[in-house]
Amino acid sequence: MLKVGFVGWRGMVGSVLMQRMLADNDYEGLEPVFFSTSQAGQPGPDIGREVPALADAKDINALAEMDVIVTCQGGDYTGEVYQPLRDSGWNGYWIDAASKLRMADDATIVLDPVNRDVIDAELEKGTKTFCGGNCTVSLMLMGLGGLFERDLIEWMSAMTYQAASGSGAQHMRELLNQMGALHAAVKPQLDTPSSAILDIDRDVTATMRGADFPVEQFGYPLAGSALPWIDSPMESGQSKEEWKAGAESNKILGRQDHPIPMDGLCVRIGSMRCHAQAFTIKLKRDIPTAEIEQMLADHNEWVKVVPNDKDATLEHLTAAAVSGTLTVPVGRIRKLAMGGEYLTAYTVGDQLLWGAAEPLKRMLAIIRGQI
Ligand SMILES: NC(=O)C1=CN([C@@H]2O[C@H](COP(=O)(O)OP(=O)(O)OC[C@H]3O[C@@H](n4cnc5c(N)ncnc54)[C@H](OP(=O)(O)O)[C@@H]3O)[C@@H](O)[C@H]2O)C=CC1
Ligand SMILES: N[C@@H](CC(=O)OP(=O)(O)O)C(=O)O
Repeated sequence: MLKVGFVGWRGMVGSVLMQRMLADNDYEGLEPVFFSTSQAGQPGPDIGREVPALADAKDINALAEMDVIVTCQGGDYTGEVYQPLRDSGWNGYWIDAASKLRMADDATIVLDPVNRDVIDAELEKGTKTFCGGNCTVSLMLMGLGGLFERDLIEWMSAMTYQAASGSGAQHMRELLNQMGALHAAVKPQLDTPSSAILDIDRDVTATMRGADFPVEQFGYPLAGSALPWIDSPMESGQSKEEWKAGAESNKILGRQDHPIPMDGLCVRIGSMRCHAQAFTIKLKRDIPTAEIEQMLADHNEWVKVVPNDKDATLEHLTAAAVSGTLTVPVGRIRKLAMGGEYLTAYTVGDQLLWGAAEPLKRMLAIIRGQI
């Protein structure tokens, strides 16, 4: 039976992976071993059957007994353990949520509804290292896969609206604490219908700027605001999150030798776990909008085209509508005033599902020959 080691399963991304695997009965037919960097020896998680006590996630010998390792522990862990494990002679499959190895020559970025051909070719070649892509990149490709598949995009720009979850669990808590602090600051005025909105606004702004406002995680107020920088700065002036759009997307699509220019601005907003993106797309030719909608809708079973009307958009194309689901709606599809080759569209998706856990879950299933 295939021995599969899970590292990082206690974390936010790992917990979503566990939930999805349980929901689809994925533990059936494999021998799971759960690892921890901090709780070795303690009981393993409840997956409906007996599992051994937690193994030490830094123990190279224990890791080397696995046929497959799935890790959601983060880039630091990958940096510490991956190379010594390979150097020990281990030749198993490494499936990783972190960005650390994504751009390495011997690693493939997985998003099988978009690049199953690339994954299959790499498996055939003997590639053993597979990484999930950046969440905005994966969600963008899931939404626009129908256009990429037909090589219809000359260049593209994405302006993102990214959720707090992309920064981690503590950031989600802080966002809610910030929201609570703002509400608490003006609750008496809100309870008094005759109070003046500009007085409320002044007090909200003062609270946001106050020394007591909880900003330990983000460093700045997010509730009632937006933060137009995600991840570290690059020489180019891009943030690293912005750089990933072009670098990772072209690698996923297997076209690093003839890349599609993709760039934009990445912004953190007060959403919990759904990233949204607005696209400006330069098409290679003028294609009727209805045909574009059909291509997008036909690409994969999770993308859903939302008609460009107000009610459908506000009902289906929001974080409130898709959070916790695998659906990737894409809408606001229309030609821009610049001409028939200029298209705009908007998508939103759960960044912990297709943005993180789902591609890893499916890569394990591909290795097992299940999909
Ligand atoms: N957040 C995101 O949106 C995305 C994250 N990723 C990647 O996944 C990695 C992990 O991210 P994320 O899941 O957010 O990280 P978390 O901080 O939620 O979890 C990481 C690890 O922290 C340890 N931990 C310590 N205290 C606790 C606790 N109270 N509850 C749960 N775990 C605890 C666990 O390891 P142990 O059992 O060893 O102590 C856990 O596996 C990231 O570093 C990134 O590389 C990838 C895509 C998206
Ligand atoms: N950087 C993403 C989340 C993430 O973990 O990205 P990556 O897997 O590329 O490091 C965000 O903040 O929304």
